[in-house]
Amino acid sequence: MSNQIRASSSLIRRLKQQMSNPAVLIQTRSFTPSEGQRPVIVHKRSLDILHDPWFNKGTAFSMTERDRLDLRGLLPPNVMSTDQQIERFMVDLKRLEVQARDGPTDPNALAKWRILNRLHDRNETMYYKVLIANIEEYAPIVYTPTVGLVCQNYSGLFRRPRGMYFSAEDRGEMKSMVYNWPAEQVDMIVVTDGSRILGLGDLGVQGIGIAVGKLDLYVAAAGINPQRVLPIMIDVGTTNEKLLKDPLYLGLQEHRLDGDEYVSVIDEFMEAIFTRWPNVIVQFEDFQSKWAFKLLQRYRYKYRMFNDDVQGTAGVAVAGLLGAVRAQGRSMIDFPKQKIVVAGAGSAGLGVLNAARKTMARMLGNNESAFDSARSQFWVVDAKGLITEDRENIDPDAKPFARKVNEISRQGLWEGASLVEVVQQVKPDVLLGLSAVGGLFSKEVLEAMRGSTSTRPAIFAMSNPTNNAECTPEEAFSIVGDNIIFASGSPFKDVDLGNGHIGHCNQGNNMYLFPGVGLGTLLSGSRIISDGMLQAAAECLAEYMTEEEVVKGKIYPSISSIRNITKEVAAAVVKEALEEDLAEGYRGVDARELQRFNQEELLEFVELNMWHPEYPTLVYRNE
Ligand SMILES: NC(=O)C1=CN([C@@H]2O[C@H](COP(=O)(O)OP(=O)(O)OC[C@H]3O[C@@H](n4cnc5c(N)ncnc54)[C@H](O)[C@@H]3O)[C@@H](O)[C@H]2O)C=CC1
Ligand SMILES: CC(=O)C(=O)O
Ligand SMILES: [Mg+2]
Repeated sequence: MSNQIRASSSLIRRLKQQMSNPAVLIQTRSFTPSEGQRPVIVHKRSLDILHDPWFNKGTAFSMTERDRLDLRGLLPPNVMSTDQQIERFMVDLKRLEVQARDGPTDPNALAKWRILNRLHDRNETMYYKVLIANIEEYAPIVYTPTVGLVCQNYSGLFRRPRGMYFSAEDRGEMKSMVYNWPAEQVDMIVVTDGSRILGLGDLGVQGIGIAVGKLDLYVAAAGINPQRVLPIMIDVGTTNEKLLKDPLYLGLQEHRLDGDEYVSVIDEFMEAIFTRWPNVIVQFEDFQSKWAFKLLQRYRYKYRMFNDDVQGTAGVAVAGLLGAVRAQGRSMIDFPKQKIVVAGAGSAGLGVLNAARKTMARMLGNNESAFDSARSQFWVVDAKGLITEDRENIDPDAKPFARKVNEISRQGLWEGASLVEVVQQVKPDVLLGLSAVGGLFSKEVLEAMRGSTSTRPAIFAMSNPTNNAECTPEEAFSIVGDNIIFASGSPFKDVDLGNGHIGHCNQGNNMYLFPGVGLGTLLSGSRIISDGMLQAAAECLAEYMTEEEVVKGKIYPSISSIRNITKEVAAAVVKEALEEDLAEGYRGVDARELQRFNQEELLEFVELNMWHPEYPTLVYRNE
C-alpha cells in the first residue's frame, strides 16, 4: 500500500471515529461530519424549544430531555419514537391519497403541500425524514409541479415567513439587515428575483417558493444541513399587472427596476451576503433570461455562484443527450453527428446549446474548426421561428446559433420558418423544448418527428411545470412511436404501450445536478464554480446510467436514487476542482489531504459530510 493511500485511509478512519464518538467531535472542531450525531447546545428552553423548528422534536422528546429543557407537562405523556411520529403524520397525509393521482391532475397536491409545509414550520428534522424517505412521492409536491402552484397562490398561502426578503426599499441597508438572519453559518443560498418562475412568468415576491423548493432538494439530495440553507427573494417590483393591482399581494407594488438601478440592487445584495458569509455558495434561480447571462458573467469569477437555469439545465440536458446517443446502441463519441432542433432560446435553451456545442467540439478535437462544425448540428426556433443571420435585432447570446442563410436555403428553410417546417426539413435526431409553451410539440410537429433519420428519435419536453411541457409522453409515444426516448422537466407517469411494454418517461430536470454542484463546491472549498466543474458533473450524470438501462430508454436515474447520484456528482466536482487547482479544502481537510483520496475514499468523504435527519441530543446552556 502506498504512503498516500495509507494516509488517506487513516484520515477516513479518523473521520469515522469522530462520527461514532460524539465526545471526540466536540473536542475536534476542525472536522464535523454528520452534525446530527453530536449534542447540540441550545440557549432556549420550554415552549421556546417547541416553537423552534430547528430543535423541536415534539412528542419524541425523551423524559430526561423533557426534564433538562423544562418541557415536562408541556407535551402529552407518551413518548413516541421517530417512526411512531411519522406514522401518525402519515395517517393525516395519506388521507388525501384516497382518490388522488400524481402530477398536475392530483386534486390534493396543494393540500398535501400545506400539510408538509406545516410540518416544515414546526419540526424540520421530521419534515426532512419524511421527504427523504418518500422523495418520489413528495418531490412533485415541494418541487415542480406543485411548487409552481404554490408560487402562483403565495399571497393566500403565506402563514409564516421562510428565508429573507431584500427589496428595492432596502437599498443602503443590506449589509446590516443580513445580520437579522439567525444562523451564524450559511452554506447555500438560492436567490431569485421572481422574474421568470418556471414557465409561469413574472410572479414577483411570490417567486420565493421556488428558492424554498430548490433548497428542500439541497437538504434531501445533497444532505446540506437545513440550518445552513437560506432562501432569498430580491423584490425589485414586478411586471405582472394582475399582481400590481391585487390588494392582497405581498410584494412591492411597483414596476420592476431595470438597467443600472437593477444591477446596483443585485450588486449591493451580493456584497452584503458575502461580507457576512464569505464561504457561502449562491445559486441564482429563475431570473429572466435578459439578466441571467449578464449577472452570471458579472459575478462568476468574483463570487462562489452559479446560475441553475443556465448551467444546471445545460449539464442535465447534455447528460440526457449523451444518454439518447447510447440508447441508439452507439458510442457517446457519436454525439457530434446528432441533428438537434431546440425550441426556446432563453436562459435555459441557450445554456443547453452552448454546453452541447462545447461537448461536441471537445469530441471533435477541441479546436476552432471543431467548434465551428459543431454549430451546424443545431437549429434553434424561438417565438419568431427559426433563428438565422437575417434575424433583426438578434439577441447577442443567440447569435452564435443563428443559421447561415445560404446553408438553410439549401435545406429548404428560411428565417422565421415554423417549428413544424424545421422538423420536416431537418428530420432531427433530437427535438428539445425549453420554450415554456405547453403543447408546442403539437400533433403536426410530432408527426413530422416520425420522419427523423434516427433509429431512436429523442424528445425532450423540458419546460415546467407540467402544463407547460411541450407535449406529454402519451402524445410522444403514440404519435412518434414506441421506440423513442422521452424526457420531461416535470414528472409524468410511464406510458403503458400494451403487450407488456412500457414507454419510459425520464425526468430531465436540473435537480439531478444542482445539489451535487453545490455540495461538491462546498467540500472542495473552491472559490469559484468553473466550467470544468460543471462539465465533470454532467459527465458523471451521463455515465451513471448502465448500458442496460439506456437501452430500455432510461437516460436519467429515478428520483429515489437522487441522494446517491448527488454524492457521485459532488465527488466528481471535488475531483475536478482539485485537478484545476481550485480546491482549498473544507474545514479540517485541506486540499493536500483531499488530493490523496482515491475514488472510494472521496465518495466516503462526501457521504460523511452529508446531514441526516436524526434528532440530536439537546443540551441547554445559558447564553
Ligand atoms: N427541465 C429543467 O430542468 C428546466 C426547465 N426550464 C424551463 O424552461 C422554460 C424556459 O425557461 P427560460 O429559457 O428561462 O425562459 P425564457 O422565457 O427566457 O425563454 C423562452 C424561450 O422560448 C421561446 N418561445 C416562446 N414561444 C415559442 C414558440 N411558440 N416556439 C418556439 N419558441 C418559443 C422564446 O422566444 C424564448 O426564446 C421554462 O418553462 C422553465 O421552466 C428551465 C430550467 C430548467
Ligand atoms: C427546473 C427549473 O429550474 C425551472 O424550470 O426553472
Ligand atoms: Mg429554474
